[in-house]
Amino acid sequence: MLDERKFDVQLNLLALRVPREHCKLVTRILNGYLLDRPRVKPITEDPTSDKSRYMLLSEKIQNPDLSEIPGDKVDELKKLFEIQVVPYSFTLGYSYWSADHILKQILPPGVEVPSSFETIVKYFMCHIAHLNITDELLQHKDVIAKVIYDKNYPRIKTIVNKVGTITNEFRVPKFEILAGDCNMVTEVRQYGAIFKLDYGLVYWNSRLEHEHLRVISKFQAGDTVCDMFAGIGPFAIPAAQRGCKVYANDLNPDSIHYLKINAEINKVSNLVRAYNLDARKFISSLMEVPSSEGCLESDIAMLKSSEKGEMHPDSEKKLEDSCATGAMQEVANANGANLETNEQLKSKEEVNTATVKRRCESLFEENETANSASHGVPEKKKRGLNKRIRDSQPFNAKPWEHIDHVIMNLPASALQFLDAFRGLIHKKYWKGSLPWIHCYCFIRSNETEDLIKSEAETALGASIQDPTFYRVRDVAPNKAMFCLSFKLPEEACIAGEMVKNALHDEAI
Ligand SMILES: C[S@@+](CC[C@H](N)C(=O)[O-])C[C@H]1O[C@@H](n2cnc3c(N)ncnc32)[C@H](O)[C@@H]1O
Repeated sequence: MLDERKFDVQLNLLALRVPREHCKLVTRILNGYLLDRPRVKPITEDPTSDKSRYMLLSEKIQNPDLSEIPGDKVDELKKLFEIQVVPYSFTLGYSYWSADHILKQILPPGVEVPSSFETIVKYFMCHIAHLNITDELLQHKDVIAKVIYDKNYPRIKTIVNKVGTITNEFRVPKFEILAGDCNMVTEVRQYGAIFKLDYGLVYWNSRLEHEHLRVISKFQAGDTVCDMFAGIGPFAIPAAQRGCKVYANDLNPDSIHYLKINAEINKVSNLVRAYNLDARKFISSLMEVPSSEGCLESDIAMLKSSEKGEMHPDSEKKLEDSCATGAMQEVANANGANLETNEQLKSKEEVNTATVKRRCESLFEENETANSASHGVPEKKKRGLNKRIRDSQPFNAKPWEHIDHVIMNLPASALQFLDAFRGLIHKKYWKGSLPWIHCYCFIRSNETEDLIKSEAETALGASIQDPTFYRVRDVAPNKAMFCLSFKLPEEACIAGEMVKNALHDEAI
């Protein structure tokens, strides 16, 4: 229990009684000699007369004869009015002091005060502050939470603390609620998109905002993007907002539930297909070539799985959409996205991420401008095109024919999932160049990029040309998260049947 009176500090000051009309001038004359405390005004009501005010003198002025103030200033005052000095006392209480000031007094000397916390900024409803309380502070967790809650309410309505390390496959931390509301459903805003989520049920990390943006800035309107570990959609939704066709998958049914809500909220449902499967099964089903033209066998396979509870119910509607032909061809051709080299991809990223620094909120519009310019598509025309794609067209679902980008953000094990690409692509049906893979991983200080590359190559069963490693963030003193990007090597993915055909062709 926190005794708030413990923080009371009584200030015994002197005040000048000043006629109201002279207050402004006296403020100027006594510059440096008036009370200077944050959030406390040095002018207050005179309880004896409404014709004058009290001007509170600095704590360093203790003599009622004002001998601590230079004589010329006092003379100036005397010319204006008859000087009257009165004692003035008041208390700075718990509500006055900052969380940092209070916690420094409560916590044992020498411990680090947890003044910074990851804030989940709620857009409309509650706000959540996520604390990571260290072992040495655990015994003080309740008082820490109370102070942070008191000092940030109503901006923050729930204070949670992460308990233990994350062990579950959905990468969702366990939280204990330390103060405030138990409701963990919240909304966050990233680069103009809104994401609804239950912080207790799905993965979310506000620190990845820049990374989501960096990767998405490589995409063009009309690109087909496949997100194997999509979470609630921080890659998928903004990619769709750029006009990409997105296949988004996550094993956590709650993530997919919110991903669909987020596609709705951000008005991109027509460009996002959501799947609730294991990533390997997802990518292999997606790339299955249909037995008959016009209908997607993989969707049928997934629909069958959904009957076994593996897929979210509203996929049926998506299946109908998938059988309708969309008019995306034109957009894809206009972008010429299949011809990029790693260098080109990198320079596009630099152009686009620089834009973020200027104005994050309107990021996408600005990036569209940069991309339009680089591809010779007039900006207005391109925006109109994106809007049309977003607003109306279901996309032509033929992922076995072409995918531009695959995102694999499960750093602890995504590299191992690369084996899913072995023999995946049926070259007979594939159009254009092979997809870019953006695969996340951790690299420890005793590991090298070459080691990671060879791990990826072993999983793929092929060698990777010109990989790029982007350092996303440090997650521990000796461990950093990286994004490994590369073009899927051809020998990793040609389906056996195609290799046979190719050999046959050669023989002829
Ligand atoms: C690190 S989170 C990334 C989420 C999101 N892409 C982001 O950037 O915030 C990894 C996600 O992979 C999902 N996941 C874990 N194992 C999976 C698997 N075998 N197949 C598909 N998704 C999986 C988790 O549920 C989690 O949402």
